[in-house]
Amino acid sequence: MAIQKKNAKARLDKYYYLAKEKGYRARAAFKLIQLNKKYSFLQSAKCLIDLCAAPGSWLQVAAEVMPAKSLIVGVDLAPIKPIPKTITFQGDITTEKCRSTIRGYIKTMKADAVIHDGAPNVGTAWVQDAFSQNELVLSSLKLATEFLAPGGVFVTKVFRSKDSAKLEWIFKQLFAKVEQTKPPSSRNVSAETFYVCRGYKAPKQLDPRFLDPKYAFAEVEDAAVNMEAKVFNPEKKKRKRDGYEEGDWTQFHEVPASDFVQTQDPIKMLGSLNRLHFRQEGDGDIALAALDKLPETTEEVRLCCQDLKVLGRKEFKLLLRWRMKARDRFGFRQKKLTELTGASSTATTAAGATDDAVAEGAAGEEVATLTPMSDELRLQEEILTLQEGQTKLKRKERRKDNERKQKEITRMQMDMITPTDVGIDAGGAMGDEGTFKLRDVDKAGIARQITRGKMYAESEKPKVEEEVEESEDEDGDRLETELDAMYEQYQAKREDRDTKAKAKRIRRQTSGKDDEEEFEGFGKEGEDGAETTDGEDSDADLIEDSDEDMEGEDAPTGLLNELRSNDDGKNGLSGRATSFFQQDIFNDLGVDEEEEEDEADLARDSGVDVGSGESLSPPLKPTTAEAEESDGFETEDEEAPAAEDDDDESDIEVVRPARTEDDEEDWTEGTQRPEQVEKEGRPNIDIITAEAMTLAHALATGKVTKAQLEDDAFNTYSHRDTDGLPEWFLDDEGKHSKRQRPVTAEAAKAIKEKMKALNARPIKKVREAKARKTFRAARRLEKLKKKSEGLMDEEGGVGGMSERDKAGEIGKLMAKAKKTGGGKKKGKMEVKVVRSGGQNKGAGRPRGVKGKYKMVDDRLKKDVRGEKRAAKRNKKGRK
Ligand SMILES: C[S@@+](CC[C@H](N)C(=O)[O-])C[C@H]1O[C@@H](n2cnc3c(N)ncnc32)[C@H](O)[C@@H]1O
Repeated sequence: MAIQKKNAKARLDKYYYLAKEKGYRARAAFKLIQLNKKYSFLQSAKCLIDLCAAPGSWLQVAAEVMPAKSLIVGVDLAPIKPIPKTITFQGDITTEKCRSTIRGYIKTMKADAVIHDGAPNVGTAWVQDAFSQNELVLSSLKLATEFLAPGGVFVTKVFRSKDSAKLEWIFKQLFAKVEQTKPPSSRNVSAETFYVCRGYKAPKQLDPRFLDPKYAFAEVEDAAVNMEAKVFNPEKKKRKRDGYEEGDWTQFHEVPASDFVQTQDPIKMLGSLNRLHFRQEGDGDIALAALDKLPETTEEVRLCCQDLKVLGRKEFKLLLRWRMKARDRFGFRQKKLTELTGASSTATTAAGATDDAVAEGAAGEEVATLTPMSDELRLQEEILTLQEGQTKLKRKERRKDNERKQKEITRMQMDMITPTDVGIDAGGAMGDEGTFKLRDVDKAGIARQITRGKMYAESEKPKVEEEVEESEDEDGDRLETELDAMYEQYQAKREDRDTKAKAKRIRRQTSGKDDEEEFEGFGKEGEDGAETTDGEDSDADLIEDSDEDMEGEDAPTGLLNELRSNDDGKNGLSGRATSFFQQDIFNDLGVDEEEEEDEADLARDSGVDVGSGESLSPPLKPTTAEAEESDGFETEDEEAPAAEDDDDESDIEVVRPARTEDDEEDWTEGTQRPEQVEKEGRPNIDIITAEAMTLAHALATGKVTKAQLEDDAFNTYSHRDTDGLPEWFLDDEGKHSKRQRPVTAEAAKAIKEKMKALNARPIKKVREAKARKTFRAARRLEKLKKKSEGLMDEEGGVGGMSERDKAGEIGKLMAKAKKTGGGKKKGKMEVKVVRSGGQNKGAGRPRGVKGKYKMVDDRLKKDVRGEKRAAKRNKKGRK
């Protein structure tokens, strides 16, 4: 039971939650959404039949995506709650009644799509389930053949089994294009797969046995193997799942090469044999000897004949050409040609065929029997193939382009390309003709954004790509956007319910901001290390300067100019080296705080206003407050100073690489964040996870050093390429793709002890209650003290209190205080005893009685009293 519950929970994945959020009745909705995203069959459909539609999530999707006023009919064994814009009814798709009901609804119309997601409600044995499922598929196909329009689409779920190949064969006879797919929302553990069959051939007549499970599954078994496909796509090897033929133990087949030359079906031979040999057995073989001596029988041909199973397309062609030449030599082709004069015109080449093998077909010799297909359908099929090829090509190009750009941006961000490379001597993508041609950047007016170092280029570029993508793959994008929006809504709702999720989001946003600040690729920084917020001024200056310096078209502007000026070199360094040392990482080095202070003092002494930014050598880093005050300077990450303090004063250094989800989790579960832990100037680190404790142990015992820890922090997960990935995906992935940190037995034990101690502590509520109690007791004592002091001070004498009376009074007060000492004890609820009978006869509360009451009858009362009296008497008698 427990296991079942656990599994049930594991099944509630993101699609389940998304379906809930979006209001779909089942997570299956996403299967149809994803199938439609890939094959786009719903957008243009005017009439759709959903077989096995309950509870109706596919119907919901169809109603959303299909054009308004489309006809959507859904049927299932189970009742389906009404769905707007759809017609639903209860029925068994294997029955005639269901067929006629559908006919009644769609009248003379033809359906553009028939979709089927049926699963038999059995759940006995897997084999039986799969068989029933296949039967159901055949039933749905039967309905599809009746209701589908020519060129229509049939989508069905099939459980992978030994019969699924047979089903596929049947689909291929009826549809121009058949594809098997498994949408991402279909669980990997499930054997279900989907067939999308497009271009319904609409044959005029169909043998009913074709769709009869009894015949269909048996007949296809012996279907001819497509040797042509086997020969021309030799790399597609299929496993032999049906077992081997009786007696064929070695599975090795060879024939004399002369047989191959003489055969009418060379392709079949090449597909089924292992070797063609030139061995002369017995009295010898004249044909084989002649063939062996032919000049066309080259070493290469012999080598190919050795092992047909390892040959590729090229080698098969070579053998076929060799065979043709040999046949020419032996006069076979001449003979055939004369025999078949006139007949060749009927066997005109199979449309569009270019291969040599088919060219042979033109000679009337070996024509592969193809399923007859109307011109229109063939055209349709060709268009489909062409369209698909084109889309694939475009997608590939786009992906390559994006990857290249992304790499360049990443390299820029990581300062792997120095500004010099970009601006002056870089060629290719960065050069004059490249994506990052600086002159264009300046013309486009975004130079100042780039010089500010915010890497706006990253968001600008994809925008252009997005536009292109939008027009090409609008539906896909829309779906992605919708999913993202849905996920955001879901997150927002979750945050409302769960404050932890909210805190996580805020932290992520903050860290996102940090990241942005961290990647200051080309930041034009103020000389004191703070970033210039008022970038306009500086940029404007840059552009103006360049205008003055350079004239004419070729004059580099803005960014170019600045980079060149950087190139001049300082402190005797080359331009390249200067650029390199201008990176943020070197900002902290070289000048320590003392030096800074000295220099500031020097500046002050010399009468220069340090704060105005005109100092000789201003401090490299202003304090946060200073940075905030100084006009025109943006504050660095406010957390930074706290983190630095940590570095200085604690042994346990908090390493802060680019934060990953992993780290976020660690912060929540393990150590506290550095900015929260300052207590009396010292880090107040509470280690509560075994991982953190292991790390702390290792650091304390010197097993690892800070530097190693830093190195370690940059791992596979720290710089993952997450651009363009939807947030829900990242969230989901973040839960699992994290680094497994080692845990030692001692650390685990230490944490266990710590937790034990923590658990032993009373909870806050109890502690508070105890404190309140003590406080009240103290107050009472104070009162008592005051009263007794008053009594003691009272004058004795006539009419006054004697010392004895005073002592008595104080004693009474003490007793009273003692009585009330335990707090206000709730007086025992009084239970009223009511005599039954009389006006209190019958059930219900007796009149005039409030609160708890007990009904007693006279007899019982007397009996109880009698018992008590008897007990008393007995007691006395014993004494
Ligand atoms: C996986 S559910 C379909 C889910 C549906 N596509 C959706 O999106 O909500 C499978 C359905 O097949 C139905 N089914 C099984 N055998 C059937 C039959 N012979 N005729 C009609 N429906 C059948 C079951 O009642 C079940 O509701």
